[in-house]
Amino acid sequence: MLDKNEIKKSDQSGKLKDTTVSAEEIARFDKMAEHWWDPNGEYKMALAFNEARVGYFIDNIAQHFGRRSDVQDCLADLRILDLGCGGGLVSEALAKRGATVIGIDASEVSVQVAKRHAIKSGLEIDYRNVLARELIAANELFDVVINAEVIEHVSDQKGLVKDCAKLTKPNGIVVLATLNRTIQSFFFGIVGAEYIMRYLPAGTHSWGLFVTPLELNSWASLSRLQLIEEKGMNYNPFKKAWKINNSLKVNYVQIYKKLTKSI
Ligand SMILES: C[S@@+](CC[C@H](N)C(=O)[O-])C[C@H]1O[C@@H](n2cnc3c(N)ncnc32)[C@H](O)[C@@H]1O
Repeated sequence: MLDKNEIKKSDQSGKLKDTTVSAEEIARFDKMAEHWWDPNGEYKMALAFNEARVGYFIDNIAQHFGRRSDVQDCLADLRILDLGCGGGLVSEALAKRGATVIGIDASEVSVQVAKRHAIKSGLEIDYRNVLARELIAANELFDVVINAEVIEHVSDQKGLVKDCAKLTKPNGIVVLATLNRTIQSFFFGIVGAEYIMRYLPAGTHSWGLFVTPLELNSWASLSRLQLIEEKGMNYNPFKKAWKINNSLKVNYVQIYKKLTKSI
């Protein structure tokens, strides 16, 4: 289990042992963690959002490994890392389709919530309160690494992308989902979602930490990741549903193939 004081101390001294983790952000996620699965709680929008994005993740993962996503167990035998798993929204959806899922998160409370919920769902998921560096040190490798809505919460974003690549087997895939740094993401992603519609707790996002698709792609390329495809997501408030689309202006997902072993 992670030592919170260690994170805090190294954060304050500016000599982060792991620059991908911010003590302030993790404290906020710890505080909100009990709401991950609450359909009427602070993260209620995340549940609808999750439905649309995991469908897209599963289609792409299945296709990449030559499987049909309309087959229930299409992810069987694939070892998937959900890096920054939160309450396990993505992890559970993948486990239901047969994947062997390891979910890691810097927020200890989120990991506890995720573990409890997996038991309720009757799913076996290996949740751990560790950082990516521990898996790298243990030479762990995955067929798929998913990093969903985490990059916009860390300061060393390039370092996090590099960690994702290091943890992926050659020819495996990395799924990166985040928010673009545009005028639209400021108005829809922050002002609208957090302060007007209250879809997310106020203060969830800092616009300055949003990442453009080009930036993400340049960091990924440095880690020998090749872009396979990218899509955006938008919300229809009348249908109360999220949809995958071609606009990368607010939320978007990039899917990469790991080219070689050495980075
Ligand atoms: C917005 S939540 C996304 C949760 C989940 N991926 C999802 O989409 O439902 C961001 C999560 O990333 C975690 N996190 C932030 N920095 C991290 C790091 N360096 N390593 C592991 N987890 C991290 C937070 O604790 C939080 O649970």
